[in-house]
Amino acid sequence: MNREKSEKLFIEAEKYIPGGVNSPVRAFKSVDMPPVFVDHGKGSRIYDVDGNEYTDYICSWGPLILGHASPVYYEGIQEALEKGTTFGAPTAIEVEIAKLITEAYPSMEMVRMVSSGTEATMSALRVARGFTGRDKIIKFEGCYHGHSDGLLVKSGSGTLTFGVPTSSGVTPGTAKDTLVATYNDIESVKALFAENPGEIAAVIVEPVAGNMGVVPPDLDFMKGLRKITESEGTVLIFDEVITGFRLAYGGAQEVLGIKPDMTTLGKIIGGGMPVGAFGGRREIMEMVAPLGGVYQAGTLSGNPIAMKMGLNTLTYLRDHPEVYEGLEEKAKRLEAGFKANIEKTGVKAQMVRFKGMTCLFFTDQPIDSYAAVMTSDTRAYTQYFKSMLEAGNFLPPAQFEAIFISDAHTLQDIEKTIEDNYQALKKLK
Ligand SMILES: Cc1ncc(COP(=O)(O)O)c(C=O)c1O
Ligand SMILES: N[C@H](C=O)CCC(=O)O
Repeated sequence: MNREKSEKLFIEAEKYIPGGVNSPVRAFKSVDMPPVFVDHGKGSRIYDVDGNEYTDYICSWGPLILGHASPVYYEGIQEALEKGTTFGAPTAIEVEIAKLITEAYPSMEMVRMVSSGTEATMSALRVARGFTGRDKIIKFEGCYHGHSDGLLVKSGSGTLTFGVPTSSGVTPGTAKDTLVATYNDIESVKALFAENPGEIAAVIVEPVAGNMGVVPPDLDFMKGLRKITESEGTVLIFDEVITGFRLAYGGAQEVLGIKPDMTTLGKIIGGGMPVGAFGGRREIMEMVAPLGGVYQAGTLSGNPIAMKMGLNTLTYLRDHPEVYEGLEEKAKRLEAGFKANIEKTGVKAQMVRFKGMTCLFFTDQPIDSYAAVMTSDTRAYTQYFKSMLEAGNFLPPAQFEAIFISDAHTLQDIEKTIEDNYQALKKLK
């Protein structure tokens, strides 16, 4: 494929923007090539500035559950724009979306809207600390919860890809309050509680890890987290920024049957606009200003245009449960096809799937932990990624990210990708 215009744009972008991108995962640095500059998208496809067409398996890193430019997102947007884009005062649609989210997530008795997943997790932790009067938190190695200081410790996503799991610029004073446990290992959590008695405000976890590739949770581990946090008076936070409204309408907590004290959401709830949310038990959320002493604010929080696009998306998902059946069916087909190809070609790889979330790892270690994920052959991923891109598949440009499928992907899209996967794996041999 000719990507001359993308290449030229990248050279120009690098002059003005660090690394030429506004979020590190967008740079194709880890796959050793300049990034593709996108012109537009429609349905399951994106089109780059050189006119190349790709089936998109990034879907903006999760938000676009209905695909690109779905008319569902835009319903009533023209009228909303004509009314005005922001007021810094409450609007009716904020009440509507709050009601809908609290109905979908019974654990969220109250919810506050913010503008990103990062804000949601950062704010949830502050509330948990205010509620418990404790300082320390536990997170899991390889889980990513956005880029607030205290959460950029042994983190996932781009921080793993670029080898900076603990970011520079995070002070030792901040990092010392972030204790790091091992995903799917309840003993590592118990040990931290034992070493820090009465000091842990919150445990924050991706209920299905999606930022070190996809690592499905062990149900006993998740139940163990619920049990220990309950007995220790610690706030259990499910970071459902990826999984919320994706695994099921009620997110991972519905699928796993576990009720956290607090939940963070993002991505899908904005219908493609910058939106996040945090919420939880009423007594915890009543700590938030102006009711309580935990300050949290935002000039553009609850922005009416973003709320409208989010509400359009969530209402559609509520009224069309078949979307989730379709996502799982396509993910299952992708899993079966990739697995057959791995067997046929003998490449050291494996396909992992949890509901509609999937990831192809270049390792034969069973994927149940961060340690297993880290045995992946990232050089093989790079070669694979390039072959897939040339064949018209837009995959995450890093091994440690999930593949996202949308309602707009067809089974034909999936079949073509399976055939391309076969050819790409064959070339690795
Ligand atoms: C689980 C999880 N939490 C939080 C975030 C942060 O969200 P945002 O990028 O919108 O700040 C992300 C993704 O970036 C995420 O995957
Ligand atoms: N893996 C990240 C979130 O889920 C990717 C988004 C980003 O950092 O730009």
